[in-house]
Amino acid sequence: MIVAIDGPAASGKGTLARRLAAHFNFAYLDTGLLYRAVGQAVLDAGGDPANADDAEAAARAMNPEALDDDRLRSDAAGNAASQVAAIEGVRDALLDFQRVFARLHPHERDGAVLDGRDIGTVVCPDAHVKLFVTADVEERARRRAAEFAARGAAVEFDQVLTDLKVRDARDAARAQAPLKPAADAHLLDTTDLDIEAAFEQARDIVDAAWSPD
Ligand SMILES: Nc1ncnc2c1ncn2[C@@H]1O[C@H](COP(=O)(O)OP(=O)(O)O)[C@@H](O)[C@H]1O
Ligand SMILES: Nc1ccn([C@@H]2O[C@H](COP(=O)(O)OP(=O)(O)O)[C@@H](O)[C@H]2O)c(=O)n1
Repeated sequence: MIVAIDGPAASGKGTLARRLAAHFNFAYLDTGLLYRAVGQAVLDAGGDPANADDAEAAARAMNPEALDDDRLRSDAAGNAASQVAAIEGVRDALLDFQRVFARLHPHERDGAVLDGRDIGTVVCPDAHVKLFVTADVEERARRRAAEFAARGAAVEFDQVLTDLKVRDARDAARAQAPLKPAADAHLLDTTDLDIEAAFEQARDIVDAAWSPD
């Protein structure tokens, strides 16, 4: 059983994915962390995330241990991620890792849930369930600003809002695996849903398609 969850920044993908993974005994992969790790590696090397050679070299060298870096949740890493994510060679270098995870999840799990931008369209087009999670951009900025504040990071709402709009536009406009709902995705607008209400709707969608491997 593979569940794909896509959507723009701070829509609630990861929160839903982790709750669904716990409820259905799925393995979970936050694919955004892969792109954040590549972007951060380029920055650490003094490179340019928009430079294909710098980004592809970092993607090929990416290893799972790099995903534990606390810096990856920063806005800077998110911005660098969305720049390297527009480069075809980066996406190609990360594709196998995501597909192997989806298909070869640990045998004691009943499936896998992956969240990102192109899981239902490119990485796992045959996923059993596809969710496209969104919310009004102001609500998403409020959530992301609250998230940063809870971590003690000083942020201005207006800056968070601007950063989200820039990243959303870049993710949706790029030629490679643009952010868009798969034709067979269930659309879940969480603007007016709290975490529990959003989870219940997502859980019911997965329940209706449940087929343990
Ligand atoms: N339905 C919701 N209502 C309010 N806050 C939410 C909701 N879903 C997630 N959040 C909060 O918003 C922030 C971003 O959620 P997250 O799941 O990380 O989004 P994404 O993975 O889409 O970037 C987190 O602090 C999370 O707790
Ligand atoms: N499957 C994915 C996941 C992330 N990404 C890129 O990586 C960036 C960071 O992804 P993320 O999921 O960590 O971002 P948030 O939604 O958590 O803010 C996104 O803005 C995309 O540009 C992607 O292109 N494809």
